[in-house]
Amino acid sequence: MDSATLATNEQPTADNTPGDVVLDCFAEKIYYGNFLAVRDSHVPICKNQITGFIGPSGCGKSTVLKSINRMNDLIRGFRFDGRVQFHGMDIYEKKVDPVSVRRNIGMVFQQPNPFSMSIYENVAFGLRLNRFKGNVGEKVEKALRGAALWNEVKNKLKNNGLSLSGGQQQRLCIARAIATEPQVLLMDEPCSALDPIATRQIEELMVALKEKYTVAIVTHNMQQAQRVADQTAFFAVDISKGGRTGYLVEMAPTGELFERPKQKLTKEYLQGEFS
Ligand SMILES: Nc1ncnc2c1ncn2[C@@H]1O[C@H](COP(=O)(O)OP(=O)(O)OP(=O)(O)O)[C@@H](O)[C@H]1O
Repeated sequence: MDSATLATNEQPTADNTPGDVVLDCFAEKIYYGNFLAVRDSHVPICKNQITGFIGPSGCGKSTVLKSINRMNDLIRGFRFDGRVQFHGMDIYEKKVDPVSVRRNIGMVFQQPNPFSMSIYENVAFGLRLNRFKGNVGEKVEKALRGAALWNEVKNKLKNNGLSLSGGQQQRLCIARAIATEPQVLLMDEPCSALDPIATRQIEELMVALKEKYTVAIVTHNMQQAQRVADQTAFFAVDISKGGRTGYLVEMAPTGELFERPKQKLTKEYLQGEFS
C-alpha cells in the first residue's frame, strides 16, 4: 500500500480472519482539550456487518465513531491516543492522508445535510472532488439506486436536493456517501430527525447496504439496534474520578448482548434503570 494512500477495493490483509475485522479501533484515550471524553475502548468492526453503538448520552458513541475516519481531526483540541487498524495500517500514522481515510470510510450525519445544489450534483460531488474521469451519470444513477432513491427522483434530477423530504434527503446523503464507493459507511444517528416511515426505509436500506459495505451506526434507539445491528457495542460514562469519561462496557453479537449481557451495567441499562 502506498504510504499516504489507502487504496480502494483492496481486501483486508492481516485482519481477514474468520471474524473478518475490517477496522479495528483501539481508543485508549480520546481528549477534547484537557477533557478525557473516552478511555479504554476496543471496537472491532466486521466486514459486511452492521455494528451498532448504544449507550447513554455523553458516553462517547459519536466521538468513537468519528475517530474511526478521522472526522474529529477537524475539531480544535481533539487528541486520539490509540490506533485504528485498517488494511494493516494505523490510520493515525503521520504518513496517512486523512482525506484518503475519509474517502474509504464515508460518513452520514444525524441531520440530513444535502448541499444546496441539484440532486444530481449532490451525488456527483464526491466524484468531481476525486476528479473521477469515467461516466458520472452512470455512477450517479448507481448510487441513487443503491440508496433506494432512484425511482423517486429519476425525473427530477435537476431539482434542488433541499426540495426533497427529510427521509429522501437522508437517502440522498447516503447516495452521496456511496457514490465514491467507500468500503465502510459510518452513520451517526441517521434516523433521529426522521419520522417512523422514513426511519423504517433507512433501516431497510442499511440492511441492504451491508451486502456491499461495512456499516457502523450510532443509535439512541435500542429497538433500532436490535432490528439492524449484527454486533452491538454498549458504552457507559465513568464518573468515579469526578470526570465524565465514556468507555466500552461490552460488545457482542446483538442477540447475545440484549438477551444475555455479561456485564451488570449492560443489564441495568437495557432494563431501563438508567438512561
Ligand atoms: N467538540 C467537542 N468539544 C468538547 N467536548 C466535546 C465535543 N464533542 C463532544 N464532546 C464531549 O465528549 C463527550 C462525549 O460526547 P459524544 O457526543 O461523543 O457522546 P454521545 O454518546 O455520542 O452522546 P449523545 O448520545 O448525547 O449524542 C461528552 O461529554 C461531550 O460533551
